[in-house]
Amino acid sequence: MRTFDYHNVQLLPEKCIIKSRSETDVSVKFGPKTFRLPVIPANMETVIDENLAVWMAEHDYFYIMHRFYPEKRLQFVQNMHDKGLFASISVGIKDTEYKFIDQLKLHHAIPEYITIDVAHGHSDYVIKMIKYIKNKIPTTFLIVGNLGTPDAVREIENAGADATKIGIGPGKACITKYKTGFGTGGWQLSALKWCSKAATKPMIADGGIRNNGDLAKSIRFGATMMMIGSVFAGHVESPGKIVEKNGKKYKQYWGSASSKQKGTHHNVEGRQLLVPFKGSINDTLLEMKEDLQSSISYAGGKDLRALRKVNYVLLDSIDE
Ligand SMILES: NC(=O)C1=CN([C@@H]2O[C@H](COP(=O)(O)OP(=O)(O)OC[C@H]3O[C@@H](n4cnc5c(N)ncnc54)[C@H](OP(=O)(O)O)[C@@H]3O)[C@@H](O)[C@H]2O)C=CC1
Ligand SMILES: Nc1nc2c(ncn2[C@@H]2O[C@H](COP(=O)(O)O)[C@@H](O)[C@H]2O)c(=O)[nH]1
Repeated sequence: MRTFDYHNVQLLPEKCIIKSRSETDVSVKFGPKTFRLPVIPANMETVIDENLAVWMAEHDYFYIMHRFYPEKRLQFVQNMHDKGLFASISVGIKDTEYKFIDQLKLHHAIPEYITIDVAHGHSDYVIKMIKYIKNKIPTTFLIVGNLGTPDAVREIENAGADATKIGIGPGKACITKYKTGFGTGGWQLSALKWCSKAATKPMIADGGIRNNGDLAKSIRFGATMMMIGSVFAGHVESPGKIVEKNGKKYKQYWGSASSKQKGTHHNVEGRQLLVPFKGSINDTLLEMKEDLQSSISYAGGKDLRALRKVNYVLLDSIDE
């Protein structure tokens, strides 16, 4: 299979049919709601917290809260609902998580969205959790990841997932490919294309997005939404303090499977790094919107669907 990634694909323009980019619509329907942009801050401790989740929901952006303070999740769902906002949380697959699903049901705190978030989502134990959630709280829109093959997408969709999340190892804080030899790191975009052959439900492209143009490329190869970690980390609203180094400002960004997150040196597949401090996330979202509007214009359409059909070229070598 010829593989490629974000850096060696270029989309080809079609005739423009709009007078202004402001005419284009970058909104996306995902599950029960429609959102202003097809992007999601990664469900990582250095990317999203309760305050940012509230801000995102209030401004009609999608978010997925991380699962690293499991005891706070029930209260989080209740707080969001008390504010009239949607709740979107993550769960794992350990035995205690079944009790947590029972708790949600018992308290009538049914999140609009749940994401099963494990490194290797193509697993009997993930399928068991999908069936449990779908049986107990069937109205929740269930996202399942992470996957990297069409077989996985087919089996996880058939088990009951409403959407899948694609990407094993392409993330900036990821060391999975070095530690295990497995994954989609280095060919994430073509893995997405490959998975799209099996997908009948929405896919989230997760990991490896570095530039706003990568959003259009992800949609071209089958994604409905894009999950973004390092690019969304480092903002005023991002969790964590500003760190100064050699006169420059940064914030910390660490992998969810890093020793920092896990508190142990066992089964580490992530690292910790500093990302430049970037100002307000609102400005980044606005720039993403404008760039995506330009992408739609180049695609010769008026909304995100236009990006699905454009031609593309694969570059042999790139000058960067
Ligand atoms: N997108 C990606 O490429 C990756 C993402 N991550 C992120 O790191 C976080 C922690 O993930 P994860 O380690 O799955 O979480 P957990 O340890 O909470 O859950 C994984 C469960 O599956 C078992 N397991 C079996 N095989 C594997 C495997 N190959 N990798 C991991 N677990 C396995 C684990 O048991 P045991 O520990 O005893 O083996 C554990 O019970 C998540 O947020 C995840 O999204 C992590 C790595 C890659
Ligand atoms: N292999 C690992 N992947 C991880 C880890 N922590 C998070 N992630 C994945 O990365 C993306 C974000 O990628 P980015 O390129 O946008 O920064 C995130 O959504 C996870 O899927 C980890 O420790 N190891």
